[in-house]
Order: sequence, then structure tokens, then C-alpha cells
Amino acid sequence: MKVCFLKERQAERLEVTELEIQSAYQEELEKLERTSAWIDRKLSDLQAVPRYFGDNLTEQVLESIRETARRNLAGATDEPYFGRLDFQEQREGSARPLYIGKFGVENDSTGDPLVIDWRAPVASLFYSFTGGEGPAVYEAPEGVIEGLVYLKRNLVVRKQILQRVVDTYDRSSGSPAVTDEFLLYRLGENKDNKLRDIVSTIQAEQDRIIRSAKNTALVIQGVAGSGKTTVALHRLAYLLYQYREQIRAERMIIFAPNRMFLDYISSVLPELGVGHIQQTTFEDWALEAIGERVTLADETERRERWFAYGTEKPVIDDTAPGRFKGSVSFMRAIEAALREYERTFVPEAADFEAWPGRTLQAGTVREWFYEEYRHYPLMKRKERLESRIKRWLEMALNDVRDPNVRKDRKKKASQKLKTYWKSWPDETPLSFYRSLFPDETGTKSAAAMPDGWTMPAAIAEESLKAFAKKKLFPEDLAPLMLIREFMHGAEGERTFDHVVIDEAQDFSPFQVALLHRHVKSGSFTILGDLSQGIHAYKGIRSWDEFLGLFDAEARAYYQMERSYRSTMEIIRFANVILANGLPEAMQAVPVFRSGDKVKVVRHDADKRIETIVRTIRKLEDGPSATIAVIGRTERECKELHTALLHADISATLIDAQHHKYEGGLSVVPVHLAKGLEFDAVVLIDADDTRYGGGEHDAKLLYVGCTRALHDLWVLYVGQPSPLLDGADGDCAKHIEA
Ligand SMILES: Nc1ncnc2c1ncn2[C@@H]1O[C@H](COP(=O)(O)OP(=O)(O)OP(=O)(O)O)[C@@H](O)[C@H]1O
Repeated sequence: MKVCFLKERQAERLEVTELEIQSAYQEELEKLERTSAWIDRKLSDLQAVPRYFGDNLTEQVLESIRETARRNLAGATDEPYFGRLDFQEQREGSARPLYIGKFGVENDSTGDPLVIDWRAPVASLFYSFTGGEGPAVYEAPEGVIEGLVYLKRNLVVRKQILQRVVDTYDRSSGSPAVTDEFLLYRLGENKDNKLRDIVSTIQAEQDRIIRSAKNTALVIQGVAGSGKTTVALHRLAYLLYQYREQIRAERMIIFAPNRMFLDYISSVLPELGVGHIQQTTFEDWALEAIGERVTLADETERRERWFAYGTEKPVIDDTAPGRFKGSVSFMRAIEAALREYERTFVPEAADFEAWPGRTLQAGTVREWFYEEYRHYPLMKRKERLESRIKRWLEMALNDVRDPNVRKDRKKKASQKLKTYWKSWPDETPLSFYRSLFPDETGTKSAAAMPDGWTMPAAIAEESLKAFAKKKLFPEDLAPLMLIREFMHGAEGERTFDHVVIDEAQDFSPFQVALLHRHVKSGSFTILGDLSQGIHAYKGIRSWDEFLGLFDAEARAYYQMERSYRSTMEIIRFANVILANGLPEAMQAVPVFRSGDKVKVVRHDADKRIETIVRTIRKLEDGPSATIAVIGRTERECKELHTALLHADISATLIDAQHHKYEGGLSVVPVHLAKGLEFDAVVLIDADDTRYGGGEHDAKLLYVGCTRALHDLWVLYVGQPSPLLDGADGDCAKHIEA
């Protein structure tokens, strides 16, 4: 393995001579100078060409080619590439060095690629090649290409300066195995307040998912820190490249759990040169579509209930409102109610008698509605029918010769028509949905659930109370969307080329089934981690709940077991929690990145704040750029935040309303920490009351601990959580404060 730095030019674990290292470095330095000079020159040439805004089609095409080249060159200027792969195709005589970067750059005079886009078929070798003497293959549009890899080299270039050269495979060296050296170097870095791209170190198992075919619903179970979010974002960039003729960025959408998370991931796609992909929460997306004047009910009280501990701890089962209203059986029942509503939509007395002797027969009305217009959504059919009956009336009036009689008939018939329409159903989606809930006042319902179907009384009561105030719960949105689309149809701009659902374990089957109607060819990336399913009152218990929504040949299931975020010690510690609380759960496999042991600190109750403050100060004096103090509930975090202010420590309190993750020091309740990561984590109050044991507590504690990249401190008073039993020796150090 060869490692070379710009400044130190030292080799770590030297297996080659200094001379070789210097010559590799020198070679790359010269190559970089040539490439950068070419890019700079080409970019300034292109920038000198005036932009074309005219009508000539040929000129427009040329301008668009120039614009793409300008964009790629500008993107490639500072860091033209990050990797080199020397590959000899079977039919070629020698190996060619391929430089791989975020943006493809081609020498337009020779047609040779100077830099190959990381998404190009041949670049897949850079990621999939896992060593060995044998041939390597990749799939190109013209078929499978086979050949030999001679060299895999990682290069760090910043602002056109070559900073690091690491050979992770060299066929000519004595031990030609691919090493993790470069990956470990990247993982060891500190993080700021944004998730970053990983193009230079995508791993083979991640690459397989990124490059999966478009028309598949991918369901991915990945342990904490396995790169699910990151992989999903890279997959979008890949799909846009690979299927550029078929899909558009504006027609792709990412659903994430909250706005803070969206802000946290917002840098990755621009870094990959991808813009315009819609990024939202299911709630925001649905509320906008529903359009009725409804808002979401305040969920503070509910959250307090779901995340309470000790004697207040809730029982979570399938009668929890989110589970119940998110179920496929609820969806099927609503569909049945809608079909019944449609079947009885045209009233019994559908004859329209304009005046004695002139009647539009009910049979004709029914035929128009149920036959001719059957392809339209319900309300569209009604609109069409209204216009048609108006036309029918006009024609009937034309047959009346006497103008005075005609005038009189027109007036009376119009009046009658108004009354006629009053006998037709006129529900809004919300009033229809509301009428599915049994009402104790016995008010007549416009719709009803199928026979034998019962709704838990507590759910009906809570829902009706909210509806009366024009409030909805998040779990009402998918049902309401379904009803709305049945009545009015879905707008074209709400049909997507691809849908990503992140933290999908918190989604309901109803939501996924609804989105299925909005995506072409079932093109989905659905990812999450059941062990982090802390919203069990609404989320799924098994991926089969989603997989069952897709045909067997249209879906694929992947597992990601390797965890990249945290050190080996932190992962082992987190695995102990899983083994104690969720013995069936998938254990994470750490990459070989060793750090400090997890510090498990016991302190006295009256020294709680003092111990937390001391730990924070120690961490602030160290290398960590982002630090989180993770507490059990929102209320406890709020109190701690105030106490820290009194101790002159300024931190950001992350609560449910928070829309931006700022970095630095944060105080965050464990259920809101999901999805984020910090260089160091201080998980406080890990006692046997707050994390008493069982699935729910294990998931919360697991989420909390796996947020740490490099350093984890776990503090408690009295007895530690039983979920920590056995966490010692190789992963944890116990300390008395
Ligand atoms: N191949 C890789 N190279 C470098 N870093 C990686 C790689 N894969 C993942 N990471 C890093 O690991 C961390 C975790 O990634 P990410 O947040 O995407 O994981 P996740 O599976 O969504 O996590 P969680 O479910 O715990 O929220 C990030 O810092 C990411 O940059």
C-alpha cells in the first residue's frame, strides 16, 4: 500500500520504497497540473462564447451542449477527480488509467475522456472491485466487459492541490488486496452540520443498491450508520444520469421525517451536481394536495404520551391511531366505502322532468354517468353530467316554438334543475372521511364502512373532536388523499418518476400504497431500520408490510449490515443494547475503525448537572466539532438547556419545531436525534427508570448511542439501564464520577 501526503510525504505502513512513493506522487502531480490547466483553459474558452437565446433549433442544441460542458467543467475545476483505476480490457494490449470524478470531462478534440463521471458504467469497477488476481467485469450498454485491474488509487485534491495519494490495490505489489485505508481516513474525519457525499469511498454493497434498475421498488433494511440516506441520495444522482432520457429531476421526490432532517441532507445533491429534486415531508406534501382549510393538530401531548417512561409508559399495539389508520385493512375498508358511494351516487329518482311531457330518463342519466364517463373521477363525472343536462335542456327548449312559452319554461326548468341537483350527493373529501367515523349523535352518514368493520371507540372520539376544529392527525392524511383522488383525481404534477422514502420504518403501509399510485413503474427506494422504529405507534413491524404491496417481480429487498458512522467500540456497545432488548434485530458489523471505549459514568443525583457540564467542557476542549447531549424527553431537555445556560454553556435546544440543525453543541431528546450524527455524544440519564428495558426503550437507547461518530459518554444515576448489561470489556469503560 502506498500513502503519500503533500506536506509530509510520509508513508504509513511502508511496503514500498520511498522512491516509488515519490514517483507515484510526482506522476499524479504532473497529471493533475495538465488536467487542471486543460479544464481552466476550456472553461474560459466556453465562457467567452456568448450565450445563445435565439429561435434557431440547431443553435439551441449547440448552446445546450456548451452549457452542460460549462457546468461540468466548473464542477470539476477544484477537485477534478478522486480516483484512478488502471484497467486493461480483454481485447486491449495494455492497461489504461481511468480518472474518476464527480463530473465527466471529455477532450472534445480527441473524444478521449479526461475524467469519467462516477456514474458511468466503467466507473462501477472502481467501487465493485474487491481485489484478487482474477478478471473484473462491468456491465456496459454493449454487454459485459471483462478485463484486469492493475491499480486502484484514491486521490485527495482540494482547490487543485494534490493532498493525498493512497493506493488501495496494486497488482504489482506483493499483497494485492483492496484495503480500507482510504475509507478509514475519511470516516475518521469530523463532521459539520450537513451530511456529505461519499463518491470517493462508496462501498461495493452500497454501489449495488445505487446502481439498481429503475423500475423496481427497492426496500432496504440497514443498520444505523450503514449509509442508507447517503446511498439513496447517490442513487437519485445515478438514476438521473443513467436514465436521462426518461426521467427528470423535478419529477423525483424525497420524503423525509421532518424539516430539520431535510435541511441536514440538503447539501448532498448539490454536491453531486443535482438540483431541483423535490424534498419534503409526507405531511407537507399531503396538506398541500388536500387543499381544504385544515391544519395538523398539535401533537405535543401525544408525543409526551408515546415517549413517556416508568409507570406512564404506553402500551403500543395495533389499536394505536397511527397503526390503525395506517393499515391496509383501513385502506381497503375506505375503498369499499368509496365504491359503495359511487354505486349509489346517482339518486334513485334520477329522472329530470323539465316540464310535463319532457323528461330526461333516469336510465339515460345513469348510462352517461356510469358508462360514458366511467373513466373520470367521481366529481368530474358529475361536472360533465351537469353540462350535458344543461345542453339537453337547451335543445329541448329549442323545440319550443312560442318565445313566451319558451321563456317561461326556461325559467321554471332552471329552477327545477337547481332542486334536482340538491338531491345529489355533494360531499367534500373531508366530509366524506368524517362520515366514516361513527357519530354518537346519530347524524345521518354520507358514507359507511363495510359491514362487520369496527372502529375503536377511542379513535373515533379523538378523530371527531379534531375534525370539528378542522384539525387532522398525520395518520389522517393518507386516507384523505385517497378519498380526494377518488373524487377529483390526482394532478399530473403529482406523478413521479421516482420516489425515495427515508426513515421508512415510520411510514405506514397506507402511505406507501398511496404513493404507489403516484409513481411511474413502481420506481421506489424505501429505506429504514426496524431497530430504530421508535415511532412504533404508527410505523411498521416488518418490511413484509411494504413488500406485500408490490408484485414479487417488481420489488427487491436488500440488507446493509456494515456500519460506517461510528467506531468499532461504539458499534459493539450499541449491539449489546440490541441483544438485550431486541434479540431478533440485525446486529451491525463495524468497519475496522478503533477509537476510545465508551465511557459509562455513574454519578450522584445531586451532581447531575455538574457531571454533564464537566463532560461537555472536556469534549469542547477536544477535537469534536459537533457534540450532542441526548436526553430522554423534550421536557427534560428543555430543563437541561436552561441549566446549561446558567452554567455559561450555550447550546442549541432541538425540539419538534426546530427546522435547522446548526452544528456545534446541541441538546436533543433522543426521539428527535434520529437521522442525525455528531462527533461526540453525551447520552444522559441512562438509568433503569428512563430506559427500563423492552423493545421501545432498546430502540431509543440504540438510536441515541449510534448518533456518535467518535466518542460516546453514557451517564446515569443509581442503577444503569438493564439494556447495558454486559457492555464492558472490549467496548466500554465504567467510571465513578
Ligand atoms: N461508503 C462510505 N464512505 C464514507 N462515509 C460513509 C460511507 N457510507 C456511509 N458513510 C458515512 O456514514 C454516516 C452515516 O450515513 P447515513 O446517515 O447515510 O446512514 P444511515 O444508514 O442513514 O444512518 P441512520 O439510520 O443511523 O440515520 C455518514 O456520515 C456517511 O457520510
